[in-house]
Amino acid sequence: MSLQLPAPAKLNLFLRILGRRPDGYHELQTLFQLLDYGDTLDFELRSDSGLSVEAPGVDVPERDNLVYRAAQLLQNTCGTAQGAHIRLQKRLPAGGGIGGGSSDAATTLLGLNHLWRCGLSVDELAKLGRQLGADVPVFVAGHTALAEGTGERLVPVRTAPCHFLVLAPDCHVSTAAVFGHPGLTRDSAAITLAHLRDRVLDSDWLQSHAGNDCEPLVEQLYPEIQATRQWLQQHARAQLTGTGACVFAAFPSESEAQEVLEQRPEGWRGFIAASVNTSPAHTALAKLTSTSGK
Ligand SMILES: C[C@@](CO)(OP(=O)(O)O)[C@H](O)COP(=O)(O)OP(=O)(O)OC[C@H]1O[C@@H](n2ccc(N)nc2=O)[C@H](O)[C@@H]1O
Ligand SMILES: Nc1ncnc2c1ncn2[C@@H]1O[C@H](COP(=O)(O)OP(=O)(O)O)[C@@H](O)[C@H]1O
Repeated sequence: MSLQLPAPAKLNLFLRILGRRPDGYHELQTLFQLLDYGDTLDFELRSDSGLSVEAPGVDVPERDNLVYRAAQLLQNTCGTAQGAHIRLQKRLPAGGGIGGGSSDAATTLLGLNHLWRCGLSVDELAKLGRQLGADVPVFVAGHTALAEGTGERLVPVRTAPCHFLVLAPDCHVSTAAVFGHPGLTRDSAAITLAHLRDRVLDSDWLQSHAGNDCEPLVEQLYPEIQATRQWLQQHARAQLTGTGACVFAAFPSESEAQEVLEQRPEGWRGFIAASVNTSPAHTALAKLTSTSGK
């Protein structure tokens, strides 16, 4: 039996850092915008209980790959004797602040829960996902969402449709290094989010809440990120996502985003993605379960 599922990217449309907790983690408020662009995972049941991950282009040992770690965590939690071979087609730049590794882990939890018939709920899978990374729960939950805490308290929202141009400077930002830096701003005031549950956030709301507390520090540490954002800023309001390295801007249509992408300096990597409110991984799984009559 086999299964193919997408692992979408996310953008942080805003990111506020409220303070540092005694365990060293930071209290955040953010808006995770899911995209229709990402990696692809192929799952195949093995005849034994082994796990194997084929991930060309991913620069980590097999057992450190978040796909492998997610599969192992689910296998141990469910106590299943089934194994799997997983092929990861990587499109998302690693360490880009677009959640590639976290999304791969979330899609692995969702895919293997289905294939192995573990029967865990989305909430149970999201809790497991937290052990793998702060950004995993939102991808498991599968909805564009406001988030508080370290990303685990989610308030699902909808955003008006738009297209994002994402540029990926050729550098890798360590999330741990940014959060450990003494120069990081950590004192933003909290805003009230709970009343926004299931609301549509229009472009005025998004404009007035835009901003990323990591941006000044990251741009100081990585001048190439600042140069990329300043270039994009000539065309539309441009911002850092997560702890970087990617920067993005929103456009009303795909053709406007495409026009700017085509003007980028030679050698710069980038892509265009549409905003989505439901994760393409969930859409694909829902289709599977409806066609298999379950
Ligand atoms: C801040 C965000 C916003 O999306 O940045 P990006 O990773 O997307 O750039 C994420 O929540 C990151 O999530 P993720 O990349 O999964 O982080 P983790 O692996 O859990 O944590 C990496 C390290 O960053 C620090 N960390 C992370 C999240 C947080 N709220 N406070 C922290 O201090 C911790 O030192 C931790 O050891
Ligand atoms: N499947 C994977 N894809 C990408 N990176 C992975 C994966 N598994 C483990 N990693 C490690 O996680 C780090 C962060 O990856 P990623 O999630 O892409 O970044 P970010 O959190 O900035 O969006 C990578 O630099 C890499 O060392």
